[in-house]
Amino acid sequence: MASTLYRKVFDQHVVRELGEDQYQLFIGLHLIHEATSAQAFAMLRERGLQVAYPERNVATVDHIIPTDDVARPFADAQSEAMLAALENNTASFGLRFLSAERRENGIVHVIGAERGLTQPGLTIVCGDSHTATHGAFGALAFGIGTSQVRDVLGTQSVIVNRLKVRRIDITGALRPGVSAKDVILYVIHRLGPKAGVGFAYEFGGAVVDAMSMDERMTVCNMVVEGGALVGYCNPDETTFAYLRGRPSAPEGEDWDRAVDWWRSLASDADAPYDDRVVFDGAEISPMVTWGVNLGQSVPVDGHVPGAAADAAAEAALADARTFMGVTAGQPVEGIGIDVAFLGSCTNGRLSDFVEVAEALRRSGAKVAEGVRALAVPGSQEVRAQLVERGLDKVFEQAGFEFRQPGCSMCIAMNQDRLNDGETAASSSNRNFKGRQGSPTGRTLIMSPLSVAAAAVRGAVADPREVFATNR
Ligand SMILES: CC(C)[C@H](C(=O)O)[C@@H](O)C(=O)O
Ligand code: SF4
Repeated sequence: MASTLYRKVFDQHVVRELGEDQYQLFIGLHLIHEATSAQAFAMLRERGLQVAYPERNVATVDHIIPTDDVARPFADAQSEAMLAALENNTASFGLRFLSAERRENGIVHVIGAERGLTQPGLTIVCGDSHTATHGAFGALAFGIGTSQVRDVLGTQSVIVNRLKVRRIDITGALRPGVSAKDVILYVIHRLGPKAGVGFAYEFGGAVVDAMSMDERMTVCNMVVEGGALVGYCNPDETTFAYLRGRPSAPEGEDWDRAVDWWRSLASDADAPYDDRVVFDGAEISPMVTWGVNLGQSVPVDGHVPGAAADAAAEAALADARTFMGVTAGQPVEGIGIDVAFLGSCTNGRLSDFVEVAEALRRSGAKVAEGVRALAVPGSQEVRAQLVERGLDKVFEQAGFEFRQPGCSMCIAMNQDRLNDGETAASSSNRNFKGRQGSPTGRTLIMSPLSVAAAAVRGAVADPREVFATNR
């Protein structure tokens, strides 16, 4: 019977049916970071349990790690304690820990792929909502809560409901200067930030087929901002080419067998979907959020909205405008910024920085006076490759601080934070009130190229004009 990748991978991992559409699902790979694991390890200890499948658990440090001085102990005592707890937990339970000392660390959703840990057909979980990122490879990947982290540590399985599947086709081709980030911002804008509740989003169509793995990860990363727990793309030649030769990828005959199996997992052409939507790639412009959720976005040449469908929606818009200090009808282009942040698990990958570095180098543009600009690579690997290409210098000469890897100002659990009342142009994924460290800080979410354009102008700007893009 024709089926979706979601259904095929799900069914292959069911350990037990528990009734009421609940299933115990075996987990192929559990990723761990310091922000959501300490309590789970404590609960495991309380029950006197061991980790059931240590080799299927991999940890890193990302949320709290400083991006300037990483010497231990950290200046911030709480951060130091959180990392020490993770070191202790991984050592005493015998788990692999990708440490900063060995320069193996990075944002959990960046390192999984670059090490080849993330593979098609795997069930992947992490105590982190952006685990959906790994779905770009045709894995069934989703975020879990801390008590589920405990369950996975103790049993390598977790109890879940089956999701419905919404197929989202992006047809045709993107226009020059429009990126994967703009695609997912557009999808969330069109469907709304809650439309994905109860769904897995399957992405396809010519635009997605033509995307690199980095771009597919950007798209899948943000499904959670559209309400969906899972996002994925079907594995194809792009997926296999990316994985081949990565440290944890299969080799030799195992590789050939794996590719055959991965191919078989892709959704069948006549697979049944619970819902389908089609968007024309040519309709998508560079997008900018102007408000306090990810649905509150407009094309860069658009205006802050004034009217809404009903009184409640109208009130929500008014509240967002007040918080953001903007007025109805104001063009988003020209909204002033104080900080430019390049990085995060959405857009902290090599291709994101290379694209921006090339635009900066070609144009010779510099960060505007008074703007604090941070370039924070998603991992040590991304950073090393940028340094090897000499692109760290390009960022520095343009006026960016080129930092050590981590989540950084995406969430401000380290020292990288907005000051009160500051506005950031950010390549990250969340813009709720206070997200970047100050309760009165404001976040404008956009693509890396748009962040660079804003850094250069000191205000929201169209990257196609600032960098005369003809990609
Ligand atoms: C800290 C963690 C639980 C959180 C998440 O689940 O996503 C964080 O990564 C975020 O982006 O808000
Ligand atoms: S980069 Fe941001 S969104 Fe991604 S895991 Fe870190 S805090 Fe969460």
